[in-house]
Amino acid sequence: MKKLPAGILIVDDDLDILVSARIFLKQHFQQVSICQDPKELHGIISQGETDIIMLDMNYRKGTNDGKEGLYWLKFLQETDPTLIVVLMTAYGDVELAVESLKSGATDFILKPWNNEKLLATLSAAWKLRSASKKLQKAEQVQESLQNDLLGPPTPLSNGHNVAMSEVMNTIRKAAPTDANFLILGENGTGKQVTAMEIHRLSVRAREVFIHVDLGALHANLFESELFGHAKGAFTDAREDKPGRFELAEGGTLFLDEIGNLPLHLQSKLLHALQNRTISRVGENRMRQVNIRLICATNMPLYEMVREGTFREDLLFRINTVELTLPPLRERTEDIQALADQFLRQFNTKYRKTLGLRKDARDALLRYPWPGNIRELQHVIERAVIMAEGEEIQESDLHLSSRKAEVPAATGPAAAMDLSSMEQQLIKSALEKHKGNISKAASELGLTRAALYRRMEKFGL
Ligand SMILES: Nc1ncnc2c1ncn2[C@@H]1O[C@H](COP(=O)(O)OP(=O)(O)OP(=O)(O)O)[C@@H](O)[C@H]1O
Repeated sequence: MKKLPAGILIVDDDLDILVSARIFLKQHFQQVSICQDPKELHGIISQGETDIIMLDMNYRKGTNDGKEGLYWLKFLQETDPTLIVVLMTAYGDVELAVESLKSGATDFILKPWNNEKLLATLSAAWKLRSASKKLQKAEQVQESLQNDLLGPPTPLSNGHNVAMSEVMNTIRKAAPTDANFLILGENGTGKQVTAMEIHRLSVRAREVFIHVDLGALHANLFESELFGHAKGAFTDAREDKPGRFELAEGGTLFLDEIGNLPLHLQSKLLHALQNRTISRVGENRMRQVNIRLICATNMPLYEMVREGTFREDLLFRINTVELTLPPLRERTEDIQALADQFLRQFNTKYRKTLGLRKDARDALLRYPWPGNIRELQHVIERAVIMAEGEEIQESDLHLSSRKAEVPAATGPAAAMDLSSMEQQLIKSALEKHKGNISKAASELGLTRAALYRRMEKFGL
């Protein structure tokens, strides 16, 4: 029979017991060690090879109250709470057994034992130990993936722009509470980065941050993606699947582009938020959920409420704290700092040491940035790649060609008809790149999903 890959340590003052237990257990477990004096426990377990400890309850001659065993059990729990401890005693004292189980022992075995029973007890203990090891590993992997996903924190504000300072102030106050956040702002203004910052500053920071882009999902998939589905609920539902609500359990759920949620799912979402329960598609059972909700959109939700395309009661559920991120053209005082930050980032990425010449800096301030921070980031990245001298100059930014595509006015007047400007920009970029979505999206400083959404919106 294959030996189980467990490290067993037997602790007893009786050498005969130690030796006979070791001979038997060696046939079934990869590593079996013995210890006659529990004072040596610390040294042995610090070697990290022990999974399960069989611990005697009494060590001094004439004592049978089990106090020593309970003392060492407590010591082991404090030293390494993941260790599995099976207590043993020659006396069938039920009260002591109950007390030791309450104190954290996994099981209890009476001496003299029956070998089959001992093997069954230790095999069960090993199953428990390996499950908890796997869980520990999965938690470590999750934490590291989460850190990779969130990346290093992005400083949202450098304190120059008043509107952004107010946003930061609100975040600092409300992020540690469990209040729902609604983040409004044009594309590329940093809504996702802001949501991550709220998560980082919350009590859920060590839990998951789950992002659902409702703008990039096909409308048919919304419900099962959010709430999960039962096997057989629809043709492709080959197995039970939890939705993002369940995956975000204990953490933060970020619903991006909430304005795209169809009305019938708005009521299901409202129900979930009011009752803190969800049901998977094709299932009647209600499941409890514990999430912090952050929503974001660039759509005019209040207007949509007036038009009847967004539920007012849902809006008031999700906007406990509302943030409006200013467009970049209204935070010109931050453009230099952001550009310098991106320059450092892309100089490092492309192993360059480029500077930014004054004419280029001035051009950055004059440009209206319809694609906001994301567009600035793309412009600097492309300039770093393409620039030939030691400094990036105005012509490396190619802003005039972008501007030429912007119809009519720039500056504040542009904001008055942002929608037609956006439509025109998208059309031109698509024509220029002969319908190549990736290239057009890159030029516009949008993600492919964001471009698709806009094309759908404008019927392009
Ligand atoms: N304060 C900031 N500092 C540095 N980079 C930023 C900042 N805010 C946003 N960015 C960068 O700008 C880009 C767009 O940000 P983000 O995705 O958060 O915007 P968004 O408003 O969610 O966009 P969309 O509406 O298109 O989804 C990202 O690459 C992000 O890293």
